[in-house]
Amino acid sequence: MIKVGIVGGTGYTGVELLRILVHHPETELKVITSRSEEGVRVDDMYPNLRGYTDLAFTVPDADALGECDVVFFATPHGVAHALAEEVLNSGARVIDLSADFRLKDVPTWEKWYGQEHGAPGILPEAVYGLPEVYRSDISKARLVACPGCYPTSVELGLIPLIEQGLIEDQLLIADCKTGVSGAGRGAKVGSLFAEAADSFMAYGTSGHRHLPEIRQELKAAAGGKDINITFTPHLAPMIRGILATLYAQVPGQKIEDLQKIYEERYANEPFVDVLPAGSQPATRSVKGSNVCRLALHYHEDTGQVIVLSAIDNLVKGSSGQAVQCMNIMFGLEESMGLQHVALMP
Ligand SMILES: NC(=O)C1=CN([C@@H]2O[C@H](COP(=O)(O)OP(=O)(O)OC[C@H]3O[C@@H](n4cnc5c(N)ncnc54)[C@H](OP(=O)(O)O)[C@@H]3O)[C@@H](O)[C@H]2O)C=CC1
Ligand SMILES: CC(=O)N[C@@H](CCC(=O)OP(=O)(O)O)C(=O)O
Repeated sequence: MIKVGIVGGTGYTGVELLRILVHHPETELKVITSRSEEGVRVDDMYPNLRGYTDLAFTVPDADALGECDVVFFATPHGVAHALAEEVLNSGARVIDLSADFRLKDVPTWEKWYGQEHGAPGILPEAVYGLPEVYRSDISKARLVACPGCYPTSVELGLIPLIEQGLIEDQLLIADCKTGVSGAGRGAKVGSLFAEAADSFMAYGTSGHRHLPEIRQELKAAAGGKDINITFTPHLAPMIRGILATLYAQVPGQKIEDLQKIYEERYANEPFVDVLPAGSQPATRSVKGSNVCRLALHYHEDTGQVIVLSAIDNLVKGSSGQAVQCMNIMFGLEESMGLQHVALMP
């Protein structure tokens, strides 16, 4: 059995990791941390887990974490910087759900996250945890940096066009909508029921920290050529889910050919579902599941392709993708413990 530790077990991604891992046949949860809930039983705080775990929260301790085979960091930015190296030195592998190791360029990270990079020494070995692109590197990694939720939806939606060289000098548009759980479990005015439940708004319009991450990965898909993209996130009155509406100009194409590009690119991917062209993937069709649902629309008169990309931010956008990476790192069946049918409605 793989011994698992979770740092940040009371947050939304931490408890989603728990929901997935209590059904995973090859893992045993050993440590789950919370500084504010030390000593509280996990199932007292999350009654949906009654009968599945008798663990209690403990404060983060590098020695206890180092006895695990793998440690997930489901924590705010900066926490994995402080602890990951010590945990790695104890022989455990690290899967970080935060943004601490996603950006390869330290000054870029410091600019967007507004703090000093706390672990530049181990950054070069971090592998970006998008299995559809980096599966082979993930299988050999000690340190995996899970992609952000928005970047997962945007990158899976645009990479097939970019890899085909169909995106020449142009400004791509990523118009993305997310639910309130994306902001985490901490109390914030913007997450209050009266603020978010009956409203719809854009935010981060002057620049969101996921933009450099999206640019880094689209550039890699383009073989090192800069890809220009504008990204606007929106907060929608829902709890979970992301719908990315992606616009590109690809004149002179046929929808059948574009569809074929996507179907072939993702033919062997267990968690990317290319719907028939013209479909409308809804966030509820992926709620609770690790699947990204994509659909293409093409306007022959303008040459505009619209790619719709739907994920659950807490599953394919974070905890599910993290477990997918763990399965790859430990040589397990990639979909082990992740074959959830979406929750309806
Ligand atoms: N929510 C989402 O949709 C997504 C989130 N992410 C990323 O995953 C990470 C976790 O997000 P989320 O679950 O939403 O966050 P939450 O705010 O819901 O939870 C944060 C967790 O981290 C713990 N924590 C906070 N500060 C520290 C610290 N200094 N040291 C140790 N533990 C700490 C908290 O417990 P306590 O304070 O009791 O120790 C809590 O359990 C973030 O980096 C986020 O950006 C990534 C993709 C999607
Ligand atoms: C609604 C809301 O606030 N969403 C978050 C989503 C990002 C997130 O969860 O952070 P990661 O970088 O770790 O993926 C935001 O825009 O910051």
